[in-house]
Amino acid sequence: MTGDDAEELAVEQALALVGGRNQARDRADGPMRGRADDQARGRADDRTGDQAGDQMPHNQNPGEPADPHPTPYATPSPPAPALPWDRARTVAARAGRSGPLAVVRLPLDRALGHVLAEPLAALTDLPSFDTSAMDGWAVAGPGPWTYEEGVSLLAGVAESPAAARLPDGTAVRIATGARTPADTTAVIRSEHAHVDEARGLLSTRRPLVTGQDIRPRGQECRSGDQLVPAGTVVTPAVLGLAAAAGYDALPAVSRPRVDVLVLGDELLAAGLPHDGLIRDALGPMLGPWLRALGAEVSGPRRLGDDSEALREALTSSDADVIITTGGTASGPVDHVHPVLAALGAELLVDGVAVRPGHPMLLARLSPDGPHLVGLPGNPLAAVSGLLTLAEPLLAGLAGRPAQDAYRALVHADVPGHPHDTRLVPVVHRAGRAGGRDHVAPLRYNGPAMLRGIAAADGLAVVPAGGVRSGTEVEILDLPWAPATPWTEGCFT
Ligand SMILES: Nc1nc2c(c(=O)[nH]1)N[C@H]1C(S)=C(S)[C@@H](COP(=O)(O)OP(=O)(O)OC[C@H]3O[C@@H](n4cnc5c(N)ncnc54)[C@H](O)[C@@H]3O)O[C@H]1N2
Ligand code: MOO
Repeated sequence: MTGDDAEELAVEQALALVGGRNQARDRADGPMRGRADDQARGRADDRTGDQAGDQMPHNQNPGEPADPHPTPYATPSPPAPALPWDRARTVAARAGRSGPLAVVRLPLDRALGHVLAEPLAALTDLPSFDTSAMDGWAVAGPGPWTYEEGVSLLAGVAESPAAARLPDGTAVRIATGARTPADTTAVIRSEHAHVDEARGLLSTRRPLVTGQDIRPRGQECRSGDQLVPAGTVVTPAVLGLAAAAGYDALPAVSRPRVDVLVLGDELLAAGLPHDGLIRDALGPMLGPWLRALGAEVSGPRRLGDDSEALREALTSSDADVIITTGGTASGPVDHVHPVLAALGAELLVDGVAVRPGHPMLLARLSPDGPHLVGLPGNPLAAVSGLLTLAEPLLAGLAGRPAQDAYRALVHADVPGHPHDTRLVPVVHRAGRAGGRDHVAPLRYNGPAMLRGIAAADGLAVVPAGGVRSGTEVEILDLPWAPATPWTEGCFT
């Protein structure tokens, strides 16, 4: 175990202590959200690297983009408290929706995963003609029916005289998908038909219902009907529907372009950690994660702790969103705030009351310029920032709604931070033996750890003070498949 890990576990224990005390008191007094006793809170704050979070030298936190007098960096003012977690998500979502959507027409084979910029209106009736649903016989009027030997109506075969009309008392062989002749009463499936070849007569073994096994023109939609609304993500099924409805290309919202800038002189791009240097865990993680959120991602670019390189990268970027990692706090080489200040950026969110990840920030470099999401360097804190700020921002820019947190039962007591929201990696589990489906919190959820989140399929949003086993918490899903078999090793 590294020193960091030991420290994180100490943090967990301190948090658990606070939670435990709360629980003990709350069992007598009521809900777990109650104030932790001062002594416990003080100690937890020291150990959690809560680092007296409220005293962190934040710049001001001007609030929402809609604010008519946004406060630029340069204006001195007292530090503002960190934004509540759900409010930060709302601000980020609003920032993403603040401009017009960039719309492109994409051929079907390039549209997968994009968001529809307009409703998908049918360009044709579906089906576009009355169609046989079965292989068998098209018949007109009551039976038995005469038929012409050797004549068949096939799918996709251009009009034949036999398809034109079907006089009463006659039948014609027909294949699934073929156009039914005008005046067809019904289709008889081949297995329900009796053919008397000697007499040249067809009869049915089942009662005949008018219209049976005919798909009438327009059964699924009429030309112009809205098939799916704007904002729908183009899935393989939507591609199929669009093709069926006559589309060769789709009006789609351009994917937001994201530059990823990884800060930190201590980071290695390959090999084993050595001499105080560590592997960059965020560069390899963020690109695929952001792509899963619908972005087009370049990089990562590793800039070290070089304020001039950061400034140059920010001013030369033509991306819609720049994501930085590390350098958000107030250490000697934490350059994000000073560089944003020098550029006159507008801070939309400067610190969020969430653990891990509280130094995360959202800024706009200029009124028409890119947004910047500053993710803290601790890897799980970066994930927290990704889901709190980047996900709703990108959803807005891509024209889709931000992920809705939903509620699920949690299967264990989850200690809370004394006054901030906690995001805790969880895995969904099916209820066994009549039990209900629930989520189980995972261990190794310290700010510097990725072991828990790597086994998770969601993050539980744990309110200040924690929650007891059996209560409901909000869940944010991670954009990939359920947990792997070795998840068990991470359970608390
Ligand atoms: N005086 C205070 N110090 C700190 C506070 C605070 O409130 N007051 N908050 C702490 C918290 S919480 C966090 S989170 C970090 C955020 O710091 P930065 O965003 O400036 O990140 P760094 O200092 O650059 O790095 C923090 C930590 O993470 C490691 N790291 C950075 N990048 C990566 C990467 N790409 N892959 C893996 N690990 C990475 C880095 O080596 C550090 O260990 O600030 C605290 N300090
Ligand atoms: O706890 Mo920090 O907030 O690791 O991100």
